[in-house]
Amino acid sequence: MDREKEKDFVHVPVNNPGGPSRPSHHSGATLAELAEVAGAALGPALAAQGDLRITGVSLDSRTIHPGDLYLALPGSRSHGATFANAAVAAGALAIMTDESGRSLLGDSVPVPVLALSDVRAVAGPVAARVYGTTGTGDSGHRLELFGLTGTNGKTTTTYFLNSLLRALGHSTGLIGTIEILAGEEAIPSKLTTPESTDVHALLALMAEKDLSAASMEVSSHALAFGRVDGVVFDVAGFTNLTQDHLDLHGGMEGYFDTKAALFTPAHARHAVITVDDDWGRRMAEGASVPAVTLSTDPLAATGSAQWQVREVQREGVGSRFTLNGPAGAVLNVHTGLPGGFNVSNAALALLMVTTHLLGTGTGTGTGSSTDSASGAGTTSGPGSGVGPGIQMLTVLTRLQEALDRFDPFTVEVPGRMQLIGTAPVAVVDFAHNPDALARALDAVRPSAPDGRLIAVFGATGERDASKRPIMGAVVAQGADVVIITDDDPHDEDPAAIRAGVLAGAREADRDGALGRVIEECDQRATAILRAVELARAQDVILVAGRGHEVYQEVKGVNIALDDRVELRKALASRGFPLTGASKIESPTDD
Ligand SMILES: CC(=O)N[C@H]1[C@@H](OP(=O)(O)OP(=O)(O)OC[C@H]2O[C@@H](n3ccc(=O)[nH]c3=O)[C@H](O)[C@@H]2O)O[C@H](CO)[C@@H](O)[C@@H]1O[C@H](C)C(=O)N[C@@H](C)C(=O)N[C@H](CCC(=O)O)C(=O)O
Ligand SMILES: Nc1ncnc2c1ncn2[C@@H]1O[C@H](COP(=O)(O)OP(=O)(O)OP(=O)(O)O)[C@@H](O)[C@H]1O
Repeated sequence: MDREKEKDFVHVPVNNPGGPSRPSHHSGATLAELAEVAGAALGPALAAQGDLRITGVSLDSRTIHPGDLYLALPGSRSHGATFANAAVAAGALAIMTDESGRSLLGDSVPVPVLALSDVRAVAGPVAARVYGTTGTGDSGHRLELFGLTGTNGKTTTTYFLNSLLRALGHSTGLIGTIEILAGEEAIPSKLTTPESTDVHALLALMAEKDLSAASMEVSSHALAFGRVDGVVFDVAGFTNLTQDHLDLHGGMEGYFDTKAALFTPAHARHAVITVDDDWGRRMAEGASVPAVTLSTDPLAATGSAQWQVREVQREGVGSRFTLNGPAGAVLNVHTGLPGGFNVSNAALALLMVTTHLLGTGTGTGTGSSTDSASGAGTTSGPGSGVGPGIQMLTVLTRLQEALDRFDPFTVEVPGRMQLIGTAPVAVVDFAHNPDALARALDAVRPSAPDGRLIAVFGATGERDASKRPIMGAVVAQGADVVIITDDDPHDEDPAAIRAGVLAGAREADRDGALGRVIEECDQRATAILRAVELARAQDVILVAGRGHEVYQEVKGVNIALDDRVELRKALASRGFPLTGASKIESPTDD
């Protein structure tokens, strides 16, 4: 790196802690009430403290607020009890922990300590009680809740849901990988699904802000670690299941079983399940809540799905299609985002809202559900007082109007197929594994006969090294110009990572078999500039792998780097046309 460039870099510690926002007006609960929720006895020694009023809860000492309960959990690196004094210093009024935590604490803390067998198992219900999020909050206000799970597409589909709900007049919240939105307030996100203590605080904050609906990503980690305990979604959606996180789940069956927990009465009133493959079909068959099925692949055998995507046509970089349902129901849908997978994501978001509107009869009501809810061929909602066909028609008309008027699926999802330039088409995407790269390349293939596809990407350090040559080969097969650069090297030597990727690309293009231009460039910003230098108006540039990320992690230091900002700067420097930058979070200096 040259010295001139180095001074622009911002150095901040990795894993900078900080908790999400809390509601400011809620009554909390007494220690006795929380002990009851947790199934713990206060005992004679603590009986006098039963009236202690607890106004918040956290399982991280670094996010404790005065008046909180601290949940001291065992972890992979340390036991939370180790941080009890820090929690008390920050204002914790009481601690719940397990027996080993109590042993670690001894008599060292000056606040009541309750010991349970499994603190994580009660964290969700305890937080729900503290923040009043069990069904109806303190204010009697209730959010309509949509939850998304699946290997790919969660983030995009929650943004689509958020956009459609706003088009229907809702004030909305969103919880996911990129950011947390509570109405107009944007809150940084550390996890795809926050810990249950934060989830309930956020839902209470959203209710306090009078929001009427929220969409949320539910990762498999979230289900495995009880992060959505005490949360029941009005509609839970399933995108797909492909290989991922097998280190946590032990295999695909374990991964599937974990995801399946979302489609039970503990977490959902209705389900909408994409059944494009066997995993989806199994998920729908096993769901123990009313489940609506969706087929999004018009070329596959779609006969049994209740709702089906048909007539997909490419329009510009996006697509137009119809969503066809029971009793001749049809919605005409458009998404301006590239790729067949965004047709799937848009169809799922739309069907989740359709299901909710049909299931509750009004779409603004109580979230009550029946087996006759949408899509199973029956079109009436409980207590709607109108005939089946009429209710379906009313809902479809309302939805079609919102689709036509607001085009809600043409929304910028930060770092997901995000269009930065138009000629050349220049896209930033989060694809960071072989499958996603292949799909992303396919999605942005140039339409001009002489258009070339220029790809900039790299592989992450300290992660599955075997996928590096595969990623190189996939990109060499799918792109005309391959520029291999760095992703997050972490503690690994970046040159060795690039060499792994390069070997796969060169092998795929051995003796020039594919006629590719293959280049290596160590600085990512320079690699992006190089792609733009090579591009002509009819070409497409895909910068893949980092999406919305604004820091590159090198040896424990986060270095400011945003692909969208770099691409934008590079395009501007060559006089190429840009799209608006409304959703680019990092400040641009152009
Ligand atoms: C591997 C994993 O899941 N780790 C989780 C685990 O951390 P740990 O067992 O390592 O905790 P630890 O450092 O030993 O600390 C033990 C306890 O002390 C607490 N503590 C620790 C330090 C301190 O100063 N004060 C304090 O109170 C911790 O909050 C913890 O409860 O317990 C923590 C809190 O209970 C979690 O936040 C943490 O998630 C980490 C941050 C994480 O990155 N998880 C990832 C893998 C994850 O959940 N990813 C999914 C999405 C995956 C995807 O789809 O790509 C997600 O939903 O984001
Ligand atoms: N329905 C889908 N099926 C397959 N791939 C998809 C789908 N939607 C998006 N993708 C691809 O996967 C990448 C990640 O998409 P998205 O962030 O929406 O999914 P996610 O489930 O939230 O993933 P992550 O948890 O890694 O953020 C996108 O950049 C795109 O390349």
